[in-house]
Amino acid sequence: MSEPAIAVEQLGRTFTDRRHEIVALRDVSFQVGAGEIVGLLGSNGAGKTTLTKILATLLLPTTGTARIFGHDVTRDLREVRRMTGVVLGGDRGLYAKLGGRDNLRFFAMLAGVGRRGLGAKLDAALEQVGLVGAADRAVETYSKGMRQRLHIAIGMIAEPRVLLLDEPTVGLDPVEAERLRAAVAALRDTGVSVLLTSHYLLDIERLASRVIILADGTLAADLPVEEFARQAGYTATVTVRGTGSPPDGGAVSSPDIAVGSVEVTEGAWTLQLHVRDWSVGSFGLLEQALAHVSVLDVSIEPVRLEDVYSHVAARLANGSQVGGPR
Ligand SMILES: Nc1ncnc2c1ncn2[C@@H]1O[C@H](COP(=O)(O)OP(=O)(O)OP(=O)(O)O)[C@@H](O)[C@H]1O
Repeated sequence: MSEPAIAVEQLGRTFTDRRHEIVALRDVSFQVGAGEIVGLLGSNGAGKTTLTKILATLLLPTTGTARIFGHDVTRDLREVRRMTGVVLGGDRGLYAKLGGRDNLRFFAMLAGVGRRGLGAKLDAALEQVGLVGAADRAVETYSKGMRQRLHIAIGMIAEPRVLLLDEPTVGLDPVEAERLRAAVAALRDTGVSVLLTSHYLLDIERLASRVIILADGTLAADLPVEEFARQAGYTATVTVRGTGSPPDGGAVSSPDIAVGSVEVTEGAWTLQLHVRDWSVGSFGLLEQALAHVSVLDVSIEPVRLEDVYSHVAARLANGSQVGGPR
């Protein structure tokens, strides 16, 4: 089997803050395959940044090991840094008066990218993140999203095989966020592996094939995205609105359908149903329950990862297991 892009084994990190010990990571083990995008989720303080910094060689682990394509992050710094691009959140470090291309050239040279063929590499990176048209404009005229895409180009200019991306779409409007996701997807398509930390589940939904969840520094789950999506216990929400008397929600209840809520206000009602699985039986029950009421409209919305994460976070807070680590 080929070497995993990221291999983390029983990784731990403890901080000592005055006389208190803070365990930021405890016994964390997982792998990311070559060309895979894995989403890293967890509430504030769960240990995501600590993990990312250890992988980026910016922080030492207290216990355990982490390897990038077989290279140890504490011993093989040069190889790990050559193979790993890091884009930490926030808009910092760009030279506002310089153009995007000049910023990129500067960081490329800092990263040790040779002068030979540099122009073509800059062009390719700018093209990949959709900044060719703005390459010679001062960065101070860039939107937040353009700056964030420039950060990604900087993270990629030394052609790393692994990219650590922390909150890439934070603060971006939906159009810019979508452009940024497209840039990350394009990188994945060239075989780059990505560990993507995001509080925006849309990023995870669009890009990742697997999800890792940290809770209080431990690995609480390591699941394919589809399995993560099933953790809410339902696959879609059906909302039915009508007038007059509401339907009998209980009549629709079945192993496949659960009643989320029934609200009645001034002669109108809204029934929300959570559908675990669509079957002929569930359609039949719905039809029967709605046959004798006046329906205005019906909408079906697939479950959003945001809703799933709320369920998962609540279960983790209760100490329950969520799809075990692999
Ligand atoms: N330099 C430090 N000194 C002391 N404690 C720290 C230090 N860095 C992190 N911690 C603690 O380690 C724990 C994990 O922090 P970390 O920043 O990794 O979490 P996170 O999941 O990235 O959170 P967020 O989503 O808020 O960025 C927290 O309790 C934090 O307070």
